[in-house]
Amino acid sequence: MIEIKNVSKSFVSASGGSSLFKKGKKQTVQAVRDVSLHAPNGRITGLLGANGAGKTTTLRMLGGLFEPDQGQISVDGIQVSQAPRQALARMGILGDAHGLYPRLSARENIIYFGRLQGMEADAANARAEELARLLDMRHILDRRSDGFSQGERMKTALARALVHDPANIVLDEPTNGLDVLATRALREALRHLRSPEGGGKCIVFSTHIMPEVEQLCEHVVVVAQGRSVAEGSVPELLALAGEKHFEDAFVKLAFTQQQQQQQQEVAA
Ligand SMILES: Nc1ncnc2c1ncn2[C@@H]1O[C@H](COP(=O)(O)OP(=O)(O)OP(=O)(O)O)[C@@H](O)[C@H]1O
Repeated sequence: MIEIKNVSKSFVSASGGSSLFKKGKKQTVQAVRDVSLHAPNGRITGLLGANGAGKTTTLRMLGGLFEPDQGQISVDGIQVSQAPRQALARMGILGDAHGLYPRLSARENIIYFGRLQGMEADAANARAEELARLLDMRHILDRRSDGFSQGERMKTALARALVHDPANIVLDEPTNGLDVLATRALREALRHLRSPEGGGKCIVFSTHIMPEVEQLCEHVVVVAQGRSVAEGSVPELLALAGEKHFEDAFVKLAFTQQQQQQQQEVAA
């Protein structure tokens, strides 16, 4: 189970200078203002937001890459800020950069991660075989990963993230760049992992793709400008927005709030 409570995060970055050789002033970017999410086991929870809404930053905080300025994140009751290693051991994370070792085969990439997670080599190898069946990647298991297609890289990175059979699975825009068949295969794999036969995993994934959310998620958290602005099942969000089509509901829920917020900031 993953619990994110009222997290915020800002970054300080240099703005562009007026000329190539002049340094710009520092600028504060408020990437996440107030995001909350409750993701129980046996459910696929979607974090849905437009570009720059704060999805990746939220998931990076969940993965312990940096601490939130405010708010708390726990995984199976373990606070990520207090015990990051224990929390990380309970998660399989597929980030936006897949970062495979190009000289290693898919199998070796998966086993290497298993060893890092404290698995015996034989157990990690058996798990690589099992995941290769689940993700339909047996034909690439013993190929070196340089030269892999986008879909093959994604599958290998996902298998690597799942090697230690984590109870919680976190995916940042997992279908980016995948074709229709690879997307379907991923969807099927996630449904299986969420089901009692697949272990009743807690799955959280971020996306900006509406059909993906409609087909896969029992619960959706809509994020706009760094805030979680609405949540519920797809039918609940449709009812909340008073719309028939999910895209219209999303635009209404995400951008009406955004306009109101901008008006308030101008007035303040
Ligand atoms: N390290 C950083 N330094 C400065 N600004 C950052 C940093 N990381 C994220 N941001 C800014 O924070 C905001 C949210 O970014 P984030 O990547 O979390 O959004 P996102 O919802 O994942 O977007 P996308 O769908 O485009 O990937 C953006 O304006 C981004 O430019």
